[in-house]
Amino acid sequence: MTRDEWRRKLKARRAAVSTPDQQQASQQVAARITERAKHSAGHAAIFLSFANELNTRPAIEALWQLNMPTVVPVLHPFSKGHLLFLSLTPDTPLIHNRYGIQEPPLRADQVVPLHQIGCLFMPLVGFDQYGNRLGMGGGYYDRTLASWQAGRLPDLHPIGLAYDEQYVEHLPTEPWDVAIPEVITPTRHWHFNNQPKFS
Ligand SMILES: Nc1nc2c(c(=O)[nH]1)N(C=O)[C@@H](CNc1ccc(C(=O)N[C@@H](CCC(=O)O)C(=O)O)cc1)CN2
Ligand SMILES: Nc1ncnc2c1ncn2[C@@H]1O[C@H](COP(=O)(O)OP(=O)(O)OP(=O)(O)O)[C@@H](O)[C@H]1O
Repeated sequence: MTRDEWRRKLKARRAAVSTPDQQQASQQVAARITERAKHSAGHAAIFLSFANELNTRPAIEALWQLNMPTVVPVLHPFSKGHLLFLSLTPDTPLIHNRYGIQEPPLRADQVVPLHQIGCLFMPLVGFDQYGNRLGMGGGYYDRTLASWQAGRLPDLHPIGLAYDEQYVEHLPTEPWDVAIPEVITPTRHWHFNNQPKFS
């Protein structure tokens, strides 16, 4: 199957999760996220869910309860395909971006640079046994992870968030894909041995 065929198949699988299962999954993942975030310094980067993504609201509220500084992605206003990360507090207003995803309005004083982020919790459509990640197809997180992969963000910990149903044994990859070291699902915390090594 091609990447587009996998994307379609896995989106359909995600859309088929029942409402009670969605609610249970978002609570289970929230507990795993806070547990993981406690062990990393820096801001926790997460995302505001849309469509049939695993609901990150319970996790965001749990991070706030623990007073952990939290940021979410905002589409870069002119650097196409790139993300900025902006602070999110209970008082942050939200607008919809061009994909209909909620984001804070752009404000320079709210931007948090990647070197201040510890855990980077990322959306995904699918992941495999090597930590390969299939996203929505915009390449946004691949671009974000390029400097991490090059060794320039040693304190960043990329972690995918997904339903268990988004696992497949083997996904086709492209040269720009960045495999991720961890994925959290409602029932598991996966660790993959794919970290680039630098001497
Ligand atoms: N919640 C969330 N925020 C996120 C991402 C994400 O995957 N999830 N992104 C991760 O990169 C970035 C946005 N990336 C996106 C890339 C493509 C499409 C997209 O193609 N949308 C289609 C409709 C989607 C569908 O049919 O399911 C469209 O606009 O027509 C959406 C978001 C940044 N923020
Ligand atoms: N580091 C990069 N530099 C330049 N272009 C890139 C980079 N990473 C990805 N791209 C481009 O982005 C496009 C989409 O990539 P891909 O299909 O892997 O997205 P994705 O990982 O599914 O999406 P996302 O990361 O937004 O969730 C590709 O056409 C690719 O050329």
